[in-house]
Amino acid sequence: MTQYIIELKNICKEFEEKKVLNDININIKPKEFVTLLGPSGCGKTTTLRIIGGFENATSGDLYFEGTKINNMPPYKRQINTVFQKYALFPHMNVFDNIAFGLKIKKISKEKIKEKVEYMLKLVNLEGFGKRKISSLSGGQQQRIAIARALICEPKVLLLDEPLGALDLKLRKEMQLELKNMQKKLGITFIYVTHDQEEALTMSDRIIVMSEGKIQQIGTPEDIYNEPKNKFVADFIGESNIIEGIMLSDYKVKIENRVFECLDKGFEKNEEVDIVVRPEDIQITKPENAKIKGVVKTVVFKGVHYEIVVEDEEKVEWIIHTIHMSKAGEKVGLIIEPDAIHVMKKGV
Ligand SMILES: Nc1ncnc2c1ncn2[C@@H]1O[C@H](COP(=O)(O)OP(=O)(O)OP(=O)(O)O)[C@@H](O)[C@H]1O
Repeated sequence: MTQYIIELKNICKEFEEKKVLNDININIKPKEFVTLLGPSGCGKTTTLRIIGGFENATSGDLYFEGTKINNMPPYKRQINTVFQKYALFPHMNVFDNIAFGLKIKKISKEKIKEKVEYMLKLVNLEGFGKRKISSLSGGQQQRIAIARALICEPKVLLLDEPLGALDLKLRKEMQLELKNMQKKLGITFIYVTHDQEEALTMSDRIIVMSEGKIQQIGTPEDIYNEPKNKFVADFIGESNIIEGIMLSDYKVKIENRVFECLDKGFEKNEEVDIVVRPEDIQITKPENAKIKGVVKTVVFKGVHYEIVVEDEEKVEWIIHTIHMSKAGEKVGLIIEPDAIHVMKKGV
């Protein structure tokens, strides 16, 4: 018996001879919240549609609890989907929309009523049963779509940018609600988004994709703190990404200066990419630091200032700090060894 609920093995997909998925391998455990994250067109939705059975892979295999389900029709899979467009039935009220899947299964009226009421409670819409779909806000409609997808108790729920149409505040509220719901029900969620913050907030694991390939799979902390390459570092959060040369273990050269770092295992003099997060650079007086530079711009971002400093070697550093500076001010920068993360080039 496999420990995985969903396994994708060497999945490739071509549309009109254009390869949109290239050797995708993913293992998902029961009750996991896994997010497919990447820019538009990278193949997230296609991957989800293959899992849901709405699309067939050109090659490779899909397993559900250890059984190959490549050719199983969607309705036979214990997998349900929530799309960005709610796809509710406008002529039915809320109750009938949620009850739809159960009515098809010819379940008794009392049981249906009990289950719909449980679902309405779960999505925080108790008492909304008789309301028309058109009288609901976008957020409420999406809650109904989620209730409808969950009522038949699928083992896996696929969610394709389900919060994409909502405003930022509501989206943040719904992110937490969805996460709580997933924990409470113990259902595996596979979630698609291009929003890195959403992925970091909600997921147990994130799968970062670009151009039909997986770039990295890991926990939000792994992906943020240990990005595998320049693409992941750039896509997840704001970063300083600089080229350098790994002189030896724990020593990296950036534009004529040698920095201590915690990385090892590179070839001697290997060309590398280096990422330093803006919140990991400290600003001090020029005389207190090895790196000296001049503040070029200061932008207030609400919780911090974003400052750009050009150092003596013409390297520009983006820095997030709560301390105010002025353009033209001479400053020193402190970058501790654990703030420097060295990555292989072109992985
Ligand atoms: N039915 C189709 N026929 C032809 N090409 C398609 C089809 N569906 C998707 N594609 C192409 O496959 C690629 C991947 O698309 P997909 O929708 O999976 O990306 P995505 O990462 O989900 O993007 P988005 O965030 O914009 O939805 C794109 O280049 C897209 O144009």
